[in-house]
Amino acid sequence: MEALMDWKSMGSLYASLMFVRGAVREVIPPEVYKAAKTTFFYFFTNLQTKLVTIHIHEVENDSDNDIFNSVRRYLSSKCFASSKSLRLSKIKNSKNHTYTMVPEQSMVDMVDGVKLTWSLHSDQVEKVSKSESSRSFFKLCFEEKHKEFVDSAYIPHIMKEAEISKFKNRRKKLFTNRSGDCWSQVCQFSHPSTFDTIAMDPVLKQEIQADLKKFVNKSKFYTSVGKAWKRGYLLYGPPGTGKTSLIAAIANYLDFDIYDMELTSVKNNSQLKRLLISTSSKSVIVLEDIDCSLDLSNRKENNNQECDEGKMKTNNGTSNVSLSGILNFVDGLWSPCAGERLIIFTTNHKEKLDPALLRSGRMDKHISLSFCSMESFRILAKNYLKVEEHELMKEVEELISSIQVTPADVAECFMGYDEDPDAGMRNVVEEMKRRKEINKEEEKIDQTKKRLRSNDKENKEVKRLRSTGDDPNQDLEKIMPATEQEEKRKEVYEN
Ligand SMILES: Nc1ncnc2c1ncn2[C@@H]1O[C@H](COP(=O)(O)OP(=O)(O)OP(=O)(O)O)[C@@H](O)[C@H]1O
Repeated sequence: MEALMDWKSMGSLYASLMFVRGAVREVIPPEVYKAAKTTFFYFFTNLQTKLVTIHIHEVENDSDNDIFNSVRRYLSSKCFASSKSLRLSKIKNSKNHTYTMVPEQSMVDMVDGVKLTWSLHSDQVEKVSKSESSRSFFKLCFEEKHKEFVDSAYIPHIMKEAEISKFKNRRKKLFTNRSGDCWSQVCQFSHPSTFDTIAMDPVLKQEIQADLKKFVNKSKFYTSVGKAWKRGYLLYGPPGTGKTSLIAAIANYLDFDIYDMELTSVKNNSQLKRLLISTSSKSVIVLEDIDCSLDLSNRKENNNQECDEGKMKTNNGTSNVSLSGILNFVDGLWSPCAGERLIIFTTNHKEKLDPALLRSGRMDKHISLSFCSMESFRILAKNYLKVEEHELMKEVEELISSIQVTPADVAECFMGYDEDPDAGMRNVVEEMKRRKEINKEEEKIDQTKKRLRSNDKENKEVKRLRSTGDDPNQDLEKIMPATEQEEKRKEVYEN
């Protein structure tokens, strides 16, 4: 009976509490109610274990708080799994949509066995130019014993993760300096070339990917040895072998922006330096066809000019950028710029470049792109025609070893045949045969020319010997083989 009474009184106490709660909710504004509820919650949980709470406000001293933005970004990748109420948005120039927490929601982040409870709140509503706006802040709650971990490991971890997520979510940009002495964004960089679509030696491909990965993960190393965090690549090979395509594949692989440097638009070394300093981190700086932009060959010859005038004219005579300006650029004298940069030079004529430019430390990796091999052909056939095996492959293999076709030539033959791969294969074989015939013709012409040149040389020699009174027959032995000597002797006496 007594127990029954106890249950009854507990029931009525609960009902009274619910009534009071309902009444309070009616009377108190919702923001105040939520704030009181949160304080109540923290008060009781703080009683059980010693908890610490960190407040991270959106605005500090009238400026944006970077840590707030990093936390928001960091939690956006976690809150989808754990929160019941979320905000969904897609910000301009970002690749993906993102979820964020809504005010008065909390979520738990477990890191290395430490429980970290996050909640989002709104500051009191402010009047900002007619419209009402509120500012948010995060509360991070954890046990006091984890204070050191939070400060030295967790917060840096959040900053790093947020940076990675920001970087992944942005769109790559393409800049050029063609319009003057500063960079202008041409467009979003969306070149479709990737390491999967590039036709080149698979071993070299892997080597480049590994080198790039190593480079971007070596921030601490570059700082510890006092070097600018940059790497230089030289891509060389005949036109149409994929130098530009490889640059695009590299930018896509690293998710870097591209700065396409037009050297002929740069007036002098100072302008070159200014342009470099204004490039952003995580970028690829490209100088295409470097041998055509500046006369960078034969430094010894040009050295005097450089010393006297401190400049070197471009081929079209409009730029005063010197070789030393270029060397400083590649050496990373502009290293006060933080962050990693990849500098890529391309040329069709490596032999024309000054050795000073090519030495390692400036051009760390020399990548040769050449004519289409069978391996490259297979990659192109797979990409353009979705063909892996074909009855004409054998014929292609024989033809490709006897002629020089570039990947661009093969790609051109495949264009438009994606729906009829057999016709695409026939087209490329016909083109290769045609080139083989042309090569044969050209070889014949070359041989004839060579013979004519040597006949001419021999006739001149015979004439010279006659004019000096020597016996041409004796000297013929020195200048031609025995069979030809006989014919020549006849010719000499007939004349
Ligand atoms: N190795 C390759 N793999 C895949 N496609 C290629 C390759 N090489 C060339 N192509 C194709 O040929 C076109 C031209 O190639 P690309 O501009 O990359 O050559 P390049 O070596 O930079 O030539 P140039 O020296 O004339 O600038 C590309 O758009 C691409 O379709």
